[in-house]
Amino acid sequence: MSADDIAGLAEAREPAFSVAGLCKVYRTGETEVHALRNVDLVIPAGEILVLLGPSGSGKSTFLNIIGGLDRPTSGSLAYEGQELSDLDDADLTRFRRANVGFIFQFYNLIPSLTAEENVRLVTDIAERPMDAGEALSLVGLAERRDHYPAQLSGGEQQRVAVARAIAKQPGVLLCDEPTGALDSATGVHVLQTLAQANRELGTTVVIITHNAGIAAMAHRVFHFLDGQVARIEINNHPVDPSGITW
Ligand SMILES: Nc1ncnc2c1ncn2[C@@H]1O[C@H](COP(=O)(O)OP(=O)(O)OP(=O)(O)O)[C@@H](O)[C@H]1O
Repeated sequence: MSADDIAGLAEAREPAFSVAGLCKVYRTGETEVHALRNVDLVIPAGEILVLLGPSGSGKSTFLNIIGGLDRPTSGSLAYEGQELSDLDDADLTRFRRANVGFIFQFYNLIPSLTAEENVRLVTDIAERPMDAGEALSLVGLAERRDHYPAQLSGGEQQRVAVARAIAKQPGVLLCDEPTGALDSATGVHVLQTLAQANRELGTTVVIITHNAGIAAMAHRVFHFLDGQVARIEINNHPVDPSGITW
């Protein structure tokens, strides 16, 4: 298949998210911060997207809004054609629970629960979860299921967090600096679990990072600047994370 064919296929994918005129203004007393200024973009389902940009350019604000953790000040935002800005808080929570897995820089595991129990926290309330053990196998941690977070390395803890996020089989995984606290070799292992979820489960994966090298694994790269998407790159040949270093 030629690069043009692959690019054509990518264009033909259904949108996971469609965003138009998205603005976010934070107001603190007299001060206003325009964190997002009229962002228009489409996130195609089934792709890996990387968001790059300087500190304060609006990446986390954007991720939190598409994940239903925060609301835009104005503009429209749809997930699989359903407008999210119309939803009340209870429906937004339902949207998030059913469709979104989050992974943050610091793994947010419960210290008093084992790896498997941490994953079960999600599978016990999800609509169509995979087995917690299966999720841990997918991230290569089946043998460590009975270990507590303190008995695991940083990279292993982050892989438990990935297992927890994918166990409910969400349509999208939203990852804010998932390798920010990890060295390169350990981070690559975490990125491989994200690429695997994309490949084997068809999950749309959005990754915020300060490591420009990670963009090589993405189908599309959004460059944020001053609350806007300044540039979009389409990558017809995403690499396996094993080929990335930083
Ligand atoms: N809760 C908040 N209240 C006020 N201002 C905020 C709030 N959250 C973010 N901001 C401001 O909005 C702007 C965008 O922040 P955001 O965290 O989205 O940027 P970012 O690109 O993710 O940055 P970083 O790479 O440092 O995480 C910044 O100027 C930030 O200070």
